[in-house]
Amino acid sequence: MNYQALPKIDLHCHLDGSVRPQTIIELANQQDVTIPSQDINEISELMIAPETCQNLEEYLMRFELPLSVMQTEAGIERISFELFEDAAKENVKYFEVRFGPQLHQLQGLSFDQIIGSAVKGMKRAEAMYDIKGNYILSILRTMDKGNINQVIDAGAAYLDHGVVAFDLAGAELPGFCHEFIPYAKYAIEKGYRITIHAGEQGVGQNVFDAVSLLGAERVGHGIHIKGHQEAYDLVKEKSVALETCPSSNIQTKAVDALSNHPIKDFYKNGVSITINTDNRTVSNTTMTDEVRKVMEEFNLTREDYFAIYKVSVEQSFASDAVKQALLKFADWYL
Ligand SMILES: O=c1[nH]cnc2c1ncn2[C@H]1C[C@H](O)[C@@H](CO)O1
Ligand SMILES: [Zn+2]
Repeated sequence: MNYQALPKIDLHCHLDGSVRPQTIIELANQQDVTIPSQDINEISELMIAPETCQNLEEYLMRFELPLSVMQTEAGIERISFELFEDAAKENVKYFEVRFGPQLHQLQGLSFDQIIGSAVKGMKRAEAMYDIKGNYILSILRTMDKGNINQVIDAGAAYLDHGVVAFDLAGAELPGFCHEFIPYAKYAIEKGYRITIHAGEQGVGQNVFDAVSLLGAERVGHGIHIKGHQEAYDLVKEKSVALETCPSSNIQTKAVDALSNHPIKDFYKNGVSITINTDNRTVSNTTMTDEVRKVMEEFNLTREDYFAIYKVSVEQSFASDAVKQALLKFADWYL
């Protein structure tokens, strides 16, 4: 099968985990930021998380270098444009990208400048390529909570103009959802859709909480509903989509091997699953690679692929018009 040619949808990809290594070098030189090397291979090596990662925390250490050149409007705009360009070139037709505005304030940018720059880069790519997109704003669970509502307020000006949803990301502790109830509520009141990283590091209860306490319509990863019956049943009953990211899950040791990933069992048992990249550079992957890996490992057919594609369309935070256009791609191919 020509995986590159298949129309694809990526609903879970982090901007700061998906920066071209060459761009890091060029932006660092333009911005006078000191980086450990000018050699593309060495920079790539520092950005890609190794298979020997022990856990999510070690994986998350790979974001420091890209974030160092994502503190200016021009830097954020360029990186956003390039990510959408890369995705368009591999036939991603709809792309939801997320990032944490709180991580881009080191040189004094306002949340409006940060979010506006990301949206601007996306719009530039949308005008040049056959791709549509939206941004999801991720709040870092481990950071100070004092400015969360400011992020929500700044992003609200872009709702329906490039921003669609609220997310919680970063290291996952058991029971984290309880602390974020007022913020999720505030985001919903403002008009945001909700997706939450949960059940990535062994805690199925977090998925149950993300849905029941925070109003999550989708869950980032969610693989540990396996072994937590209540979370499993709730996800199924409410058709909450799991944004699975197979390569990332192996690197963070959420699963020990692709063959043990529960994605196929979920799919066969009627849980809504989607296939996504998480971090194109840190996980050294593309949508083409993720789709290929899952289809080959689990012997999925073309019909299976498009069934999953249609779940991604339905569960996306795109407008109805964009969803209709995305469904047409599936009709052409089937
Ligand atoms: O897979 C992930 N789980 C939890 N947090 C993550 C993952 N990938 C990236 N992040 C964090 C690190 C980034 O700096 C942040 C915003 O994109 O989100
Ligand atoms: Zn993620």
